[in-house]
Amino acid sequence: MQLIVPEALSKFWQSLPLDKFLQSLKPLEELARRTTPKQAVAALVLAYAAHFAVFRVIFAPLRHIRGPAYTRFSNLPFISSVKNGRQIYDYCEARKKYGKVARMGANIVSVVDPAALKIIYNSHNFRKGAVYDALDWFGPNIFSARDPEFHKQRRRAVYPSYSPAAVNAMEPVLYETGPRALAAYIEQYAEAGQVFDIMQELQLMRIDEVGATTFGQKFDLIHQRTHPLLGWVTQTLHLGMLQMWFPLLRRIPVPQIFSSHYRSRANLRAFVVSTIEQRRRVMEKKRDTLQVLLDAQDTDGQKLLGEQELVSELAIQLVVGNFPVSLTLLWTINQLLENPDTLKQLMYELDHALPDPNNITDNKLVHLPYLDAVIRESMRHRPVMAEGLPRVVPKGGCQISGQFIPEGTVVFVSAYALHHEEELWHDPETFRPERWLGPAEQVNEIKKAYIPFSTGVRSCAGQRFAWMLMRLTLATLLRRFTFEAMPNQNMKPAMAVFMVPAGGKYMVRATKRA
Ligand code: HEM
Repeated sequence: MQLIVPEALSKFWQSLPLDKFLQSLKPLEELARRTTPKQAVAALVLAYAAHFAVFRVIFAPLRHIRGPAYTRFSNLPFISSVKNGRQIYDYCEARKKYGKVARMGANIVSVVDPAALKIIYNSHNFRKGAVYDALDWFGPNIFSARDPEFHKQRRRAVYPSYSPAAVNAMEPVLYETGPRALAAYIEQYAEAGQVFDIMQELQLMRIDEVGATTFGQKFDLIHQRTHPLLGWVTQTLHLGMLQMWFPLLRRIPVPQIFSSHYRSRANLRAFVVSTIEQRRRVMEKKRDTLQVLLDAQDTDGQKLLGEQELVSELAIQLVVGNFPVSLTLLWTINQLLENPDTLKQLMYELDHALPDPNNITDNKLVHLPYLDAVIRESMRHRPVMAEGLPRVVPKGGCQISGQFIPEGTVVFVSAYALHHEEELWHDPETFRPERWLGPAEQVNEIKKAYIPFSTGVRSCAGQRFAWMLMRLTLATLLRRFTFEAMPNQNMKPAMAVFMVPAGGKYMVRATKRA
């Protein structure tokens, strides 16, 4: 036996056509001899690219999901579309061409189907995607949290600041700092007959409101027009985005290159820390978010938020409830000015409900059906958080709208694409508040495809707040002024994190009402 095996092996070995094989390699040997190192490197790169492409196209887990051809190779075209602010149109086009589920990148899928909302957003199974790291400025917070347990714990501390009692308590200070101050400022434009950018005014007003209701401070941007905080927040946001795209920057900071960004982040932190310290020193308790967070305790009397957590939660308030409100107001005013009959009807309702334009409270507005329908329709037609909010498919994958989506895929339903879906909405491109005033069953049906505040376990915590702010501001402005939009403005929606007009402003003239 010992002899037979080597003998058989040797016979087998001799029977192999090795000489022929070596002969066939001669041309390659010749090629290698003539190849320069540069050519060799290029060949290697090409071979890798070919292997990569073949892998992506033939073996990619998402190969069965239809989408534009480029999506098979890379996420880069998707990133470029986001950078140019046109992704919402890409989602709509992909829906028309490829169906409810369409591939937008190598591992990115857009879904335009109300039935998918429950699956993606109703539980913590689908966690927020890596893009939220951009908002982890001073550690994770209620908005950016990806871990469900962490989110639940943070919710206990932060949600009381959005409760009906907290929102009602803040109404007087909100009204004074926000709509009333803005109306007084616009009066000066009206008296001078001066055209102004109402987008900017609404933004400044909203930051003043955040100053008063979150930090208990008077920023007074409406009059001062600027505050260093604006630059600090913008640069901190940019730094967060850089760190999201290049995670190594989180571990190895390079203050030499991004010095002003790091300085802005340090300044923002110092501002929040000193605000907390000042508040701890004064005995009087205010009714603002800072106080709610300072007082937040667990059932056993332990503080729920330490110093670092407080800083993280307070700083993010400068973005989260800020731009969405001012931009929704902007789009609502824009749609009203483009639809004079709707504006007339709303003014009629407001004039009757509010005989005294100086005495406006939310309880006089909360039951006005047309005001409600106008704001609701504005958030359908121009949902400012129009982007699909990305979630990661959990282990084992899932079935969405009849398609299997493998684990690790980033999926989302874009509010813009869903709100403009022809199969769900009658005449979706038209701004028509009346669609919200139809029979209850009809309204309940369209609500299933309505997600301006998202839906499920991570939907907007500040909805009540937002509604109150929007009602008070619209009612105050429309009771006091008539507005006229300047012609030829570029109001096409574009995405810059939020939905903004492509022209970047909205110039109007105000006239004081008698
Ligand atoms: C019209 C105004 C607003 C709109 C359209 C809006 C929309 C949204 C949306 C779509 C989300 C989900 C984000 C995601 O999943 O990535 C969200 C979350 C959130 N919003 Fe709003 N928002 C508005 C106003 C506000 C205001 C005024 C506040 C605070 C005062 C606020 C606080 C929050 C918070 C804390 C979250 C995170 C909730 C969580 O993850 O548990 N929002 N908002």
